[in-house]
Amino acid sequence: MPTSCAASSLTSAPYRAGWIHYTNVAPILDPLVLPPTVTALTGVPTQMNAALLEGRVDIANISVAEFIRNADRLAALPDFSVSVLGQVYSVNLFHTCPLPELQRVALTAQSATSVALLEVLLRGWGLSPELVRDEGTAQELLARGYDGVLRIGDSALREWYEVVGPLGENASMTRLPHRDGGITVTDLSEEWYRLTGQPFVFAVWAYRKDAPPPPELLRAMRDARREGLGSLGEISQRHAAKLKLPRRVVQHYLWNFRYHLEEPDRRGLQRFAELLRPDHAELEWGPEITP
Ligand SMILES: C=C(O[C@@H]1C=C(C(=O)O)C=C[C@H]1O)C(=O)O
Repeated sequence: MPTSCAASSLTSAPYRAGWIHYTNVAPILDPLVLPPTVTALTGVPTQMNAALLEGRVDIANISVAEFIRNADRLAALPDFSVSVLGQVYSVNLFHTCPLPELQRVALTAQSATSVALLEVLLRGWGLSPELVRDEGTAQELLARGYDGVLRIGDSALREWYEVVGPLGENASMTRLPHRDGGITVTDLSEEWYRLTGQPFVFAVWAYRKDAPPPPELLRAMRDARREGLGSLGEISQRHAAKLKLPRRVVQHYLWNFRYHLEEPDRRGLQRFAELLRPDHAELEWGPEITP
């Protein structure tokens, strides 16, 4: 629990955080007790990306694609990420025809990274369907005439379960059918793994280089993550009720993430940066702060 509150920081402006509050960051954000020197607001990835880049917040868990594109002015915490090796379950292309036949794909306006990942994958597959920003559930958008729909976050997880569920008590989450009722779900992180054999990093905690985070915030975040990963059962229970999904599905979803930006994650991220923007500025990690 953070207690530090130096007299000097009480008189200065608060440090401002912006959190993407999808369920996949619940193990870090739910137990987080913000130090009194820090304020926070929440939103979807594209909102938090803009808030950081426009200077309305000082740190945010942003889309890694924006971190790469703005590597000249952003640095990232060296030990925090939302990464996955293989299936992620919540970054999904829902489609009604085989991938090579895709004509028109709707892209959620909430995402930067997953849109960029889809573009990289399409290029790799030699496909170039029309890509249109449009909002709605996968079912709604498919009914409106798109033959592919990219969805992310909690709603993508729920819509994935609508396609593959209900699952028996002992069903393996890693060997699920990806197709039902004429809809196929292609998991983009799984496709990245097929292509590269590497983890995919969706988000990092980035800050503007002129506004590094105070050590008390890092301490609070590390405490929160330790506590959250130690109580995944309770966190999953709470979010399963909100998402109206079985608890074991949410628990598997959460323990499948890699939250520490370890060496394999960084290598995957570097690979993605080269594919996304070969001329990107060098990615910069904040110093290993040991509060
Ligand atoms: C895995 C996910 O990652 C998110 C996807 C993002 C994006 O596509 O821009 C941004 C932040 C991540 O937390 C997800 O929300 O499903």
